Amino acid sequence: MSATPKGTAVVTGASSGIGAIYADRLARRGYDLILVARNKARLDEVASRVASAAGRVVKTITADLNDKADLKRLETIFAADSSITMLVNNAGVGALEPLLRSDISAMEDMIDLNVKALTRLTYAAAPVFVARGGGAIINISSVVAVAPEVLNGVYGGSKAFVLAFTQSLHKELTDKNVRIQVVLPGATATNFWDAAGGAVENLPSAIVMQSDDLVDAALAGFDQGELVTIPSLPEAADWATYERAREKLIPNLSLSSVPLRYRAAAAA
Ligand SMILES: NC(=O)C1=CN([C@@H]2O[C@H](COP(=O)(O)OP(=O)(O)OC[C@H]3O[C@@H](n4cnc5c(N)ncnc54)[C@H](OP(=O)(O)O)[C@@H]3O)[C@@H](O)[C@H]2O)C=CC1
Ligand SMILES: N[C@@H](C=O)C(=O)O
Repeated sequence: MSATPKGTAVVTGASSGIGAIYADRLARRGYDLILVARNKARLDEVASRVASAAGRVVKTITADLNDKADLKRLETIFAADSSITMLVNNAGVGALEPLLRSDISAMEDMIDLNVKALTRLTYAAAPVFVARGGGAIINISSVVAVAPEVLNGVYGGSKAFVLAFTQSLHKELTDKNVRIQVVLPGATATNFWDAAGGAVENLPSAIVMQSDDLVDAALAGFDQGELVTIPSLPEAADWATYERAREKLIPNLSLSSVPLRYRAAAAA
């Protein structure tokens, strides 16, 4: 109640897990909320709990982000509602099965949600935030973005897209007063695992974070101005080293000359 009003945050996938915790924490920080998911009953339960705990205005939009018309309906809200100052692109699904056992239609649906919907909502929010000279976009990726061997490869690929897309977005929007963050959760105790056909209880407890710890750490990273936040990673310096190595490659990734190792092989 006492927090300074900060405008409205749109949180996708807010009916459970990480998204529901974001809703709670952002409301306590002074945001009004628009919560989005498919399950109306669960969404309404989160909305009334969060609204009464934080005393903020919480609206819900029941929408399937895999449905073109629902997605379009949401996209138009960014242009129409000038109170919106934050987008948390959190809705997402995963899979545990390897390629040879996965159903291609389920993989396509996963790409549509994790990649296409996130991209379309970002395209709806970013120009509006730039035009207003402020706003924030938080994209939920996963540690599998940099460890695609760990779970299903399409899931890892979809989350690598979210990381790369957000890094590029940051470069484009950095001087436009729009805050950008990508969060890479490790295994987190949510419905994600049941929905993906597994059980979080089967994982060693030492690698599983609770969703409230995850979101609190992610928001601490946001407050510290991080672009990439990996809540589980003990040493921030390890990510900095990884990034420096990646950035060192960039000037040499496109050159006219063929390196000696390939010229020698071609001549043999
Ligand atoms: N839990 C984990 O170990 C990890 C999770 N993540 C990521 O965190 C994010 C949140 O997942 P998490 O909280 O763990 O899992 P949950 O399953 O608890 O939450 C997923 C949310 O997405 C919503 N959602 C799913 N499909 C759609 C859809 N088609 N349209 C609209 N909303 C949809 C769900 O609501 P509803 O069913 O009501 O539509 C739910 O609110 C995801 O992007 C996930 O990839 C990343 C790394 C690890
Ligand atoms: N990040 C989690 C899933 O996306 C995991 O590490 O299992």
